[in-house]
Amino acid sequence: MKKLLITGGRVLDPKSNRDGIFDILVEEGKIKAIEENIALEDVPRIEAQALWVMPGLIDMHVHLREPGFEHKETIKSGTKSAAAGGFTTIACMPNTQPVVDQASLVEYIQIKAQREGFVKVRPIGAISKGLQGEELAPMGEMMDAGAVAFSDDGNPVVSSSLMKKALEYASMWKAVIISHCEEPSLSKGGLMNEGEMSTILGMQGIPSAAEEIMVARDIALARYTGCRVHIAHVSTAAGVELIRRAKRQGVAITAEATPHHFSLTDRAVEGYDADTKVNPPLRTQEDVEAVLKGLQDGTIDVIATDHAPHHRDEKKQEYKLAPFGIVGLETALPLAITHLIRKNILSPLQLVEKMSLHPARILNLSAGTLQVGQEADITIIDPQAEKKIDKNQLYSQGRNTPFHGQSLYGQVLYTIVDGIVVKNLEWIEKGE
Ligand SMILES: NC(=O)N[C@@H](CC(=O)O)C(=O)O
Ligand SMILES: [Zn+2]
Repeated sequence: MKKLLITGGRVLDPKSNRDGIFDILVEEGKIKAIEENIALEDVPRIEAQALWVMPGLIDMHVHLREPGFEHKETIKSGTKSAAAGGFTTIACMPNTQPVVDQASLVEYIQIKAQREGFVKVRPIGAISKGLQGEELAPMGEMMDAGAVAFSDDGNPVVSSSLMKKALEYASMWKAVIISHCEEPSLSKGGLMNEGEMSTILGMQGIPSAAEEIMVARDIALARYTGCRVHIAHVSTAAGVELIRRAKRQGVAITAEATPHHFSLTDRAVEGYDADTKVNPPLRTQEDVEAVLKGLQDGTIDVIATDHAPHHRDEKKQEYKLAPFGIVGLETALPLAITHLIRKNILSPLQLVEKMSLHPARILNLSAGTLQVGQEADITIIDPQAEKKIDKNQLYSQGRNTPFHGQSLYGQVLYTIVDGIVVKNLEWIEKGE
């Protein structure tokens, strides 16, 4: 009987509204007890005084790149990066080669992840065959094979009629559609946010209206069908405001924001560093403030990384040619602690809601909480520890982070999946 005792940590569990000092006993991969004092000798122990003990973080927007783009990331390297970042479950997007648009590929990813993965992987199936936006992919059979949601992420679903059908089908399995909101006739050819900065830098812009229009359309479709839609990586003040209003009116809509969209503006593009090139693009100060407000007032339910690794040779190209994307798994928690907790935008319990409980709810996963009987997926962090981000020391194969050299607060010390410590202090000591 494998046991693990976590003592004296600040246990944060929004589902049971628990925020206090407790001991947690793990046995056989499950949480066996949460009590003020568990006296047990001869049990492996983690002393968690001054640390936060949270339900394992869940990232519902990750690009693992396998199959097809293993030079960017593999299931192995991506899940190792996730473990390093405190994530115990990640949902991966289907824009691989081949596209995950049928049951066999959903199965393939899960088998590969079970064999080589450090954390749990839940595949997201494509909405349309080959992400072509023309014909619906077989959602039912992908659901049966283990898909947890559907998305054409990377591409918008341009046809409103296809999107309406997708919402109706997905709702038959109570699955959510995750929408990449971008009106392509406006965004096409754009490299960064359209505005003062793009004019100064002489680069073609992506107007915020490209996002706003698609968010508005998806709200209309969710309202009309009564089906659930989740807005990926909302980045604009207008997008946040539309979601806020729709929620007030009872539309079944949820939304996520990425750490880069709540912590950087388009000023970061000034040096033409392609690691700042991302879709949707980094926006203005006003947009960042709106995203922060949206996180604070509950308009934005989830923090998701949109971890989008690319090979360094691809990102080394000039801004115009480099692909869109930022790696996020290992910087998400420090960015959240630094920009949200230390600035009192969110309470610790609200942070855990957005990084664990809410993504679990949206994807219908029985995770995201620390309660007796629950699978022991646990993340332990030191919220005070300060660390400099070094892109050359990431576990991800991707090096494309605009946060290189930044000193951030909050360090993940242990990541525990089904009671097994998959990341521990040795990683840190070895500098592995
Ligand atoms: N976010 C990005 O800039 N890129 C993502 C696709 C996406 O999430 O839209 C990718 O797959 O590289
Ligand atoms: Zn996207």
